[in-house]
Amino acid sequence: MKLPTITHIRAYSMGGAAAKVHGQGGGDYHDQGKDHWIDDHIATPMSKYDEYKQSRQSFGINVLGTLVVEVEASDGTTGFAISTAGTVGCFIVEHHLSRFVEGKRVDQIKLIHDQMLNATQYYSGGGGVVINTISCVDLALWDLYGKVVGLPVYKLLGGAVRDEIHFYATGARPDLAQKMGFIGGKMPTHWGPADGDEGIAKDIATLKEMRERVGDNFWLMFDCWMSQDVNYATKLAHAAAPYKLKWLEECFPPQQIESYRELKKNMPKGMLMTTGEHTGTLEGFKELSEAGVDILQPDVGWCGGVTSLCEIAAVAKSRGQLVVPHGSSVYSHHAVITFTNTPFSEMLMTSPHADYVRPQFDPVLIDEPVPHDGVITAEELDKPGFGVELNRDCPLERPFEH
Ligand SMILES: C[C@H](O)[C@H](O)[C@@H](O)[C@@H](O)C(=O)O
Ligand SMILES: [Mg+2]
Repeated sequence: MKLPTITHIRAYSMGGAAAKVHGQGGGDYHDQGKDHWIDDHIATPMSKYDEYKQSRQSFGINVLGTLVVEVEASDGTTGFAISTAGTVGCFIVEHHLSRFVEGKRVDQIKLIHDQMLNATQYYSGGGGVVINTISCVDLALWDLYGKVVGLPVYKLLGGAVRDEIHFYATGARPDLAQKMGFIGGKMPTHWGPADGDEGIAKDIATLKEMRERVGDNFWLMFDCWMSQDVNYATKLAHAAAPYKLKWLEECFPPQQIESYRELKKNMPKGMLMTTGEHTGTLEGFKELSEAGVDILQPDVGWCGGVTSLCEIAAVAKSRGQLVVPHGSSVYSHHAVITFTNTPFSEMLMTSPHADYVRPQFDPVLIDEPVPHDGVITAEELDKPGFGVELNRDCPLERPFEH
């Protein structure tokens, strides 16, 4: 089969600080409107500053906005993907990464991936918006390849190892998630070290309340979004043990490997320690794996794309650990259904009160699949590429051209 070449790559942004329109959701799913659970007094590394305690948007969690990367092949087929990188990502795609993409065949994804990673090494720092941007290009290339050959990405990766994906839900209402068929509920913590033991007591009170509502067998987890220190995390873990907390997530920033290593030793037996959504390099995941992280949680839009996610899954597998990607919708579903060490996955509830299932990247992806009764089947993924189309009614801008 003679494969076409890639003739064009284009980058668009939506939302973010540079846009005129905010609260659009999309790839930067923290860019939501007012009165949304995802921006309601959630503990972060900025919570020690009173002025930034109530809202993560107040310190800029949504400044980047959505990046859309579109790639076009010589036979006219187009593929695309979205991530969190906005205008900054558009600049990197149009003025730097485009030279590694245009002119290559649609199947040369790994070659392009290696060139993008190495060419940006001098300014990427191995993570953040540069790796988000590379991830978005990688995802768009997989989408294009699938659409050219007429196969879903998961079949290009070697096929499903299970017929369906079961999900836990991340949001403010695990009790409602249980009613919607999810296998567990992950809540954000709302307090941190600056609040001392009183903060621990308040989050534990929420955990206790939810445990009483959901009964003993429904998973409950805390997501700490890099907000803690080892002492606070240790005390929170032990205070949560009587309420069967399943895991404590992302207590520290990604580079604090030693903190993770120490916390793992301090954790109550049986409680899991998880992290990874803000880690952007294979080496970073190797370090977390060796520090004893029980579940690695890369975000496929932030860790280097499907190409990197497959490598990270192998690192986890080599040590008998799980890889359960941070909620990233179809881009994650197509990969995890091919991983033997991903027994379940995350659905991030982007409905304002976490009381109904809304597509995570709504409104940017047309036909974005969502779990029904907590499940997505392999059959639902059986469409070329990632099986979604770009909603061109969204307020997309192309700030740069090359
Ligand atoms: C709920 C958390 O604070 C984040 O907003 C969420 O995106 C991420 O940490 C997650 O694990 O879903
Ligand atoms: Mg998290």
